[in-house]
Amino acid sequence: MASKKKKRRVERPSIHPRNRYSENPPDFRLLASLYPSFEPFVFYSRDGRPRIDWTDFNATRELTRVLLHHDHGLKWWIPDGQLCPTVPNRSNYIHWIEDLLSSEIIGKTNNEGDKVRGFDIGTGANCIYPLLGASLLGWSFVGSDVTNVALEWAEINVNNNPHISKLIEIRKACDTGETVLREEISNRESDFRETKPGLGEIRDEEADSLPSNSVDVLSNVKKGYGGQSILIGVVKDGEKFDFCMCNPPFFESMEEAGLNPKTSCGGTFEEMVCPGGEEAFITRIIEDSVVLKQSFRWYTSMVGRKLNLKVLVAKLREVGVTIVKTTEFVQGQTCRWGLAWSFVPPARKIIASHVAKKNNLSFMLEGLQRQFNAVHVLKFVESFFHASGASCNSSSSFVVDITASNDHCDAILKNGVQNFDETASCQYKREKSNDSSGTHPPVDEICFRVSVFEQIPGTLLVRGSLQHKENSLSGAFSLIFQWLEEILKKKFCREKEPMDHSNNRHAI
Ligand SMILES: C[S@@+](CC[C@H](N)C(=O)[O-])C[C@H]1O[C@@H](n2cnc3c(N)ncnc32)[C@H](O)[C@@H]1O
Repeated sequence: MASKKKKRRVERPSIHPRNRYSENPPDFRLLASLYPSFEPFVFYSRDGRPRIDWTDFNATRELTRVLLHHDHGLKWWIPDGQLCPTVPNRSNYIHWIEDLLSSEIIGKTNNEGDKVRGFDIGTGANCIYPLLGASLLGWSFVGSDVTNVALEWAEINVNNNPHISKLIEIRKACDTGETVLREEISNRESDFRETKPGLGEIRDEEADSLPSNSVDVLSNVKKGYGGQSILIGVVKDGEKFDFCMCNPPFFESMEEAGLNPKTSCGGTFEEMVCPGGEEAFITRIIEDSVVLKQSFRWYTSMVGRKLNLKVLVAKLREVGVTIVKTTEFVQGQTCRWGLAWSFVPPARKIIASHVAKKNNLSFMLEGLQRQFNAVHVLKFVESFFHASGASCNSSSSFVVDITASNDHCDAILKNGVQNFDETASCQYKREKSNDSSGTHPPVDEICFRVSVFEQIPGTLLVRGSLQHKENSLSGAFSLIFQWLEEILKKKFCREKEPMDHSNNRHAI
């Protein structure tokens, strides 16, 4: 039992299943036999396994070169000392974006059919994301950067691959962003004040079109990030993208960046460091997104510190995004997180039709914190729904029956937003019901039962059953239940043990 518990605590997310290296990691022996230039970097440990010295920049660069050639048909190189990407790690981010784009949780915005267009903020000399995204998935990209060496080498890497070169544009991020951003926000503020003499007169939809914290955004512009433009000033008027992505300069100083003793992936000052570190850099992306809104379907960034992830999620909640998603990337011994947000409204109809058919749902609460049991969980369920105005009837110590109106469903989902930071908002669509039998509750109410049972010590089974499925609000049931799962897990279960990577932080 004890060993089972231990296993659960150190459970880690795995490499993305579509990553070509998820089942077959790079075979150094094979690569050494095929590429004489790689062969000198491969040595064999006592158990006969082929290895490379990860602290040798030339070895890691040659590995990246042969992997991009062998597995992706790409010609690639970077000058000494530039940040050298590891191909399996970078592929995970591409596949996560692929998942976001195919998710139907938000609507579509791009008018160009199925063509996907992305923006890689800080593409680097290695230009790795556009090269991978274009060769794996046929996506087109704008890759931006600020340093001459990055811009020059990104261009070389693109031009050396004529089969995809038309898909990738390299663009300089010039130094105008702060001015433009400040002007843009001031204009929006003064427009707002001129046309809306009093806040009380704003209709909801009008208020929606403004950054909900435009004043805060303005006052924060001068703090933190003092670098060059990121999106505003670089994205052209009228341009639309399906997503942006970014592996930001993580650190505030080269000392903080340190050198990971276990790897040598290079990285110059400009690649690794920016004023305010990654928090300031990503905050600027958030501020830009508040202005650019639906010019991008998804805004995303890699985050190097879990603490920063929490801070950034909180910022996103303040600026009124439609949705926030996070993920954890497997990066060998190093943890990285993905953060995504959007201003595109939820695809209500699709969600409703997805979920309406599920009337019985269940999930396990594993790793229950020791002080809690089924009664605590059920009491919490009752108070959670009660707080949203729904009526709750607890007929036994294992079961609570909930009746919720349309307004209650709205409030429940809203409360969910405050309790859970993965998906910050989902809505459902009320569908027309043909039910006229009179034996069911009014069409604008749903009734469902939540029961909680102990399976084995430390593990509870939570079941939800919709009492009358033919109902205009039945689509909300699945959503509510998904939220409940996340909230209960967050409140009652032990967190997966965070790995300590403080001495292993390198922007690879
Ligand atoms: C950590 S590196 C990432 C390089 C590459 N994308 C990768 O994943 O290996 C960060 C990059 O951001 C660039 N950068 C810094 N400030 C920028 C800005 N305002 N706009 C665009 N790129 C910027 C740096 O020059 C550097 O190339």
